[in-house]
Amino acid sequence: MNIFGNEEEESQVNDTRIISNSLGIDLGTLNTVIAKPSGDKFDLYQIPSVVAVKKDDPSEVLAVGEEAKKMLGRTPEDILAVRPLKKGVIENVAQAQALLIKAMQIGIEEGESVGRIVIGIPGDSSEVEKNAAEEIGRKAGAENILVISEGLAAAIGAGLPIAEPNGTMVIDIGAGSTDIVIISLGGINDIETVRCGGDDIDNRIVELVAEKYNVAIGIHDAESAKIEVGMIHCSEQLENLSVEVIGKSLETNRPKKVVIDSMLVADAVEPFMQEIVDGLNVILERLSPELMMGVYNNAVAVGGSSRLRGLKERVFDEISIPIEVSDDPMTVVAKGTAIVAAEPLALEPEVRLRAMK
Ligand SMILES: Nc1ncnc2c1ncn2[C@@H]1O[C@H](COP(=O)(O)OP(=O)(O)OP(=O)(O)O)[C@@H](O)[C@H]1O
Repeated sequence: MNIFGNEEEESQVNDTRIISNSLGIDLGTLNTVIAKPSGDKFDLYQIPSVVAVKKDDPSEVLAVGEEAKKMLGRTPEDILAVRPLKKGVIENVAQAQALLIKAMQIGIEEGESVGRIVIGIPGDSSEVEKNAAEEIGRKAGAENILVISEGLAAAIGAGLPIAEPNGTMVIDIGAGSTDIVIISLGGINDIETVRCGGDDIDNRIVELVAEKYNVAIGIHDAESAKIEVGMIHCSEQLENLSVEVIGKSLETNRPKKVVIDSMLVADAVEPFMQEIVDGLNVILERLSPELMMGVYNNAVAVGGSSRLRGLKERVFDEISIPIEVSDDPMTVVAKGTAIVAAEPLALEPEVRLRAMK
């Protein structure tokens, strides 16, 4: 089968497959990012990780990406708009496959050959989860498929010196999960995954607003407020910003205006930040002294949630390691996978095995 589902094209794909038509895909909980190498740059595309399916047969996919996202919360009774990944993990194979096919259609024009496809998945994924990711890739038409850890991909995309023996650290805070990865000699030395991310913050904002104001707000409004005024408690005095949101009064069922400020968002982030700090402490406890200097000099935060103000200060307060926040935190994993896809030697076999640890 090829990505366009035509047998004639399939043989063409197999005969003429070239590495230049390769794609890197970050199959995320909230967003799927596609990076296609183009000279020394990348063409980048992003689609929401949402599919619309029939309620009575969730394997029957009706729409994918933007079109499906528009249906969230507004679908007729017989249609469901769902996310195929939960907390970074493929929850429904048929739906994830539909998402991947869409991603490949976006990155590779109809009739073009399919080169190597590299998919980033959370670093602590089980063998079963890795096999599922490979399987959906193959079923989507990519025979030359490689699954690598998102943390390693992020380090490659961020241009960190991954081949050095000194060690680097990547903290990837996404929508559904957070990976803390130590890399040295081109492979993963250690990894700790915390199964929470921006989605948990949004849910907690909704809960806090209900507790504080007796008002129910929508999850998307909570996310927008977080993006606009969000911060993390830290030793630095950061500006307390605020934004107005209209919700539904739980007393009167009427519209009611509430103010969400940075302090409320920081309170919502706190339990989740504690889990990240626990993860950092665990990984530092295991870190060999030989890698400490490299990690101290090369630590980077990626993923959309790394944009929260105060992250870098809070991490330093907690573990005395300075971190850089990537300036393209939401596309860096896809860029890293695209580099590996286009460059066959980006990961030598034994390094690749470790990358897939
Ligand atoms: N400026 C911002 N401030 C805070 N959070 C943000 C900001 N921009 C995006 N986010 C959050 O980042 C998350 C999306 O990040 P990203 O695209 O890296 O996740 P993902 O790859 O879909 O998830 P995962 O890696 O967990 O599978 C969402 O929770 C979003 O609300």
